[in-house]
Amino acid sequence: MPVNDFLDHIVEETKKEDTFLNDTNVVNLLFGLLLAGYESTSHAITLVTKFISEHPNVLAELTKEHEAILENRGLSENSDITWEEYKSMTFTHMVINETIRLSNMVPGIFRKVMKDMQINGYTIPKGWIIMAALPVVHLSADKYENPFVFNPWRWQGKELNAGSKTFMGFGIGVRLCVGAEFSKVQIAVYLHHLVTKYNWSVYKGGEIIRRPMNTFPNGIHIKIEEKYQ
Ligand code: HEM
Repeated sequence: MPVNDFLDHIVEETKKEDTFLNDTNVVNLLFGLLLAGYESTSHAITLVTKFISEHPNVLAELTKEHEAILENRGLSENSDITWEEYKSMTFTHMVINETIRLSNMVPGIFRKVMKDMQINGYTIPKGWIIMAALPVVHLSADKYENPFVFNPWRWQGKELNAGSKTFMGFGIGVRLCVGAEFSKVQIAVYLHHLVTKYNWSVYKGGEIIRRPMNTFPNGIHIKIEEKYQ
């Protein structure tokens, strides 16, 4: 049987002697592929589309940033985006962070308590698993002015690529999301093509339900046409 995709590789791997891939690990890997690897980025792309459709000033600023990239390229407009161009997309990264902050697509992260801890008069015993509820931080008026407003400019001059005590959308510390940069590249490339090549508008859907991840019960429907036909 030819080995083509991820599942084929896993099946082949399970047949080997002394493989680490027992049934539990296979299920975990497939769960990771579908949820962490696919659902996350596709949800982020849907969310960012919704937010920028509702904020024409953000869309205008994004379009400015990406059209400047095309103008400065000096190559064919159709050549691929370079790593340097990707890294220069400061406003785009601000939009991505703001999307992750406001949507709280990952509502919590888990940690094991390594030693007894005292917090606000409570003892959290060693060995317990705790969940840090990220919206409590990301939507706190103490940490973010008008926290429920989608405002990418709030990220101006701030760290955009690492977790911090006030932003844990991709986690924090040694367990920081391994796919963070990968998903940001995908979102940035999507936005680049969306704003430079197409006129588009949302005409249906966009409502969000949390259970506990964000879902779009009615999808989000956009009308789209090429800008320069
Ligand atoms: C917008 C997209 C994404 C968001 C918001 C996101 C968010 C997160 C968060 C909050 C964590 C927990 C980190 C922690 O406990 O400190 C995490 C972990 C993880 N993510 Fe993502 N993620 C995204 C995309 C991806 C993608 C595309 C992949 C794979 C290609 C991925 C793979 C993982 C893995 C394997 C972990 C576990 C890391 C570990 O425990 O060491 N994620 N992610």
